[in-house]
Amino acid sequence: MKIFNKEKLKEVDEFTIKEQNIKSEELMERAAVQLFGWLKTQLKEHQPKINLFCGIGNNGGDGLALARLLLNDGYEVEVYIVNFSDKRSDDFLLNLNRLKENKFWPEFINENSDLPELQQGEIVIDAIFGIGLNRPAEGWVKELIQHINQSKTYVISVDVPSGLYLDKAPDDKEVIIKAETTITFQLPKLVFFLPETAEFAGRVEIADIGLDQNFISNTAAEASLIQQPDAQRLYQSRTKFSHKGTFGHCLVAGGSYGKMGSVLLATKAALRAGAGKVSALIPKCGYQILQLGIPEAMVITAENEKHLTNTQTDFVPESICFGIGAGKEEGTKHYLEQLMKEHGSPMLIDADGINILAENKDLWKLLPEKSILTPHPGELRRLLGDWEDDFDKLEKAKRFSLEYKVILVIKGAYTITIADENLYVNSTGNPGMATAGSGDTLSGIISGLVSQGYDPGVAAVFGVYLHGKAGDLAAEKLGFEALIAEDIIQHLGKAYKSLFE
Ligand SMILES: NC(=O)C1=CN([C@@H]2O[C@H](COP(=O)(O)OP(=O)(O)OC[C@H]3O[C@@H](n4cnc5c(N)ncnc54)[C@H](OP(=O)(O)O)[C@@H]3O)[C@@H](O)[C@H]2O)[C@@H](O)CC1
Ligand SMILES: [K+]
Repeated sequence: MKIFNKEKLKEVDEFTIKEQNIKSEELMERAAVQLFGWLKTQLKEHQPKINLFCGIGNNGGDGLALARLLLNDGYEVEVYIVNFSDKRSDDFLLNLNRLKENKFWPEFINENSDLPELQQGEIVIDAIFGIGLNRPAEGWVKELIQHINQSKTYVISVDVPSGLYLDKAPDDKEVIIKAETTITFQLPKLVFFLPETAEFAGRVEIADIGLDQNFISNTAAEASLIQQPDAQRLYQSRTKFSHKGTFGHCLVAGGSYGKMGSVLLATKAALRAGAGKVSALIPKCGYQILQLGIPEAMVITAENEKHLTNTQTDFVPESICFGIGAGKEEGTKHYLEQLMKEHGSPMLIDADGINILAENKDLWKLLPEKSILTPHPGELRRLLGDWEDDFDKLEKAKRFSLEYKVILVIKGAYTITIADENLYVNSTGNPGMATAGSGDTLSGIISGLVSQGYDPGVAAVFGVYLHGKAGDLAAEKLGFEALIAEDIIQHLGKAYKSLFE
């Protein structure tokens, strides 16, 4: 699903109005109908008091149209107009008049008003600012936002949590509504998925308001949200006549004394992801661990007892996963250098592989084109240096990806993959996956996909989705706390099957 920026969101609205020959108020009515339908479904027979806070632009207009639908259906509704300006939009005014025609008079609040009382168990609908926000809220509007955030109500934001910019980092986090749920119109917004701002949106619901599909399909987006239908399209089916050679040979090179479990996990994950054959290449001390831990894999040992050193293999792997649990010994660095020079095709580099690269910038030019780097935030910082905010981070990461022609998988609650200047935001995964070895399984999965012939960019996006989905399925059974990396591997098969359910 595409993620548009503010300008494109406005364009799709305008295009839809023209193409469908409708008035803008019609689009607003569709938005309100979607909001109403969602609320009614969630509330069932409950009738909590609903406090609607409406700004004076079209976001406020959405709120007023919703108020009319709720009142007509018998809900207890209080409507507050947050009267921060006299530049009211036409559709706001139209919906204000419709409310008055229904004999309902909202309460206008301004700098002289008392802050409304909000009780636990009530609902707040936040329709103060939408995508039209262009500066931080100030004075009494800021106080009102803080008052709503401090209340014990359930807060639902219309389109965007009020106060959150779509295209830049917040300058003051105290002036943003912290929603439990955000119901956004048709297209998700990037800020809902970035580490510094995701908390404001809470759970994100996407409401279809019939925006023009052709416009959406034909307009380039710099970011996409990867959900089940998108992942399904990436899947490559197998024929009856395939054999293990068809799915490639994956080499997992890593491990050091005390960190052999990581290689074991990645090796298992590569096999479960569907690699035809997997060889683990490890220092000598890991031989028995690997052979006993995963009989389906082959094991090659380096000369050294405790860390990886230059080692030749008698086969050419279709994919290489380098670096997990590897440490940063000089010999290990030389081995990475040798691999990058000799192995012309893309490699996945993770963990200490990334740390070695961060400390040896002279190696960057050796990175095979389309290699995949899978840093967690700490590793990314070591690689790129500091960043000011999430937008700055993404810019720096994009530049790095472009300059070295590599794919970056930025791990987080919503992992973002950068490939060919595009951002792919993953939608699967859960807090239970913040557990030791989770990243090793991800590297194994992606490498297993590359060995089967998936293009590295596709393997990264698809692998991240599958990894998160396997984690979600595991968490359904085990809960967050008890989930360990092995459970993610155990649920990979179900994650594949869920693509078609
Ligand atoms: N277009 C469509 O067809 C559809 C749109 N829809 C809905 O419209 C929403 C966008 O509406 P919108 O463009 O009217 O802007 P909105 O967010 O309501 O802000 C209002 C005005 O506030 C002002 N302002 C900004 N920052 C400020 C600040 N800090 N403090 C004080 N004032 C500030 C600023 O005006 P300014 O004062 O800068 O001239 C701005 O114009 C969108 O999110 C969705 O909910 C849906 O109905 C579907 C169909
Ligand atoms: K809002």
